[in-house]
Amino acid sequence: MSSNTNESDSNAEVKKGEKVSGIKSFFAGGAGGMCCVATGHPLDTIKVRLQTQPKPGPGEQPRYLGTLDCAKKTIAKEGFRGLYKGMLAPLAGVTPMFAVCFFGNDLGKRLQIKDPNVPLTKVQLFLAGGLSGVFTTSIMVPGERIKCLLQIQADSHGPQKYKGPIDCAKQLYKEGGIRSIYKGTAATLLRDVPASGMYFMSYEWVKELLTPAGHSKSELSPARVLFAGGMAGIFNWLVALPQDVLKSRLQTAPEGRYPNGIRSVFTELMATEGPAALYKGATPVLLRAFPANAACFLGYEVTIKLLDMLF
Ligand SMILES: CC(=O)O[C@H](CC(=O)[O-])C[N+](C)(C)C
Repeated sequence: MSSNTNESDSNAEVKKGEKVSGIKSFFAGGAGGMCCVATGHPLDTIKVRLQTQPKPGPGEQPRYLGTLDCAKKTIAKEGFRGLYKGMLAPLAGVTPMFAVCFFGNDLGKRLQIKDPNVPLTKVQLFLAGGLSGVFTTSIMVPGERIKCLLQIQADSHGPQKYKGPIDCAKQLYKEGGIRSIYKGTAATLLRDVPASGMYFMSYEWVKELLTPAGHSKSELSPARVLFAGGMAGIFNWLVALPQDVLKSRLQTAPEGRYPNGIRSVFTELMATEGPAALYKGATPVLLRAFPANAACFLGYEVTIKLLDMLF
């Protein structure tokens, strides 16, 4: 399932001077991102609602008891459409973000190749993925800020402040300028640099484990690519989840609530809810991570193949 079916190592697509593969990675990454959003958004909505639900008062029940309860209540109140709330923003933001992400990973690999016949080490694969996390942050932050605000607004009682993603972006800009749109940048970097490193490194690693002796990773069946992609999603989120909780809280908090950004969120969270709160939403995150990223990597590999056939 790769562009270079007769190459056997992870560097096959990134030999120095192969400019086309960078462009192909960009477009194939975008296609992968669309597959990821379409497959994973319902569970993402549940994740954000669980992560941001208000702390119950003494003797009160939490609004949602868990993933299933949140899914049931959302469907009962808003129909299935409720699970797809705020999907336009990530589709518009995630497609270019994944394009840049896969391109950045490719670039990170190319920059480290000294000999095209020597495969990159796991650490080098991690660093290449980490570079992609730096690249994607500027695209990721506004999309995530708008998505989280829309996801929790639908969950709140009373009048809805934002009519949709564009209205939300306009209002944020009016209220706090570009700073407000980019609220959560440090938290996103803290999340995505290590998580992206893990994501791309573990994808190559699991593919390697699934490749029978004497065969090439590029010959893997779609089922194995799906499995490797799904596992990459799981590893990504095992690393990303604590920072993601802090980011979601920061990005959905009223202006001025956390004067020192992610540090203030962390201090408050530790004092009021303890370390376990850093793993809030773990069930929907991990339930989403596998299928969404399996679809993403398969979408990526299939698009690369199509592009190879076309060009
Ligand atoms: C946080 C995030 O977007 O993670 C991506 C996987 C997913 O489940 O959406 C991976 N990556 C950060 C590398 C784009």
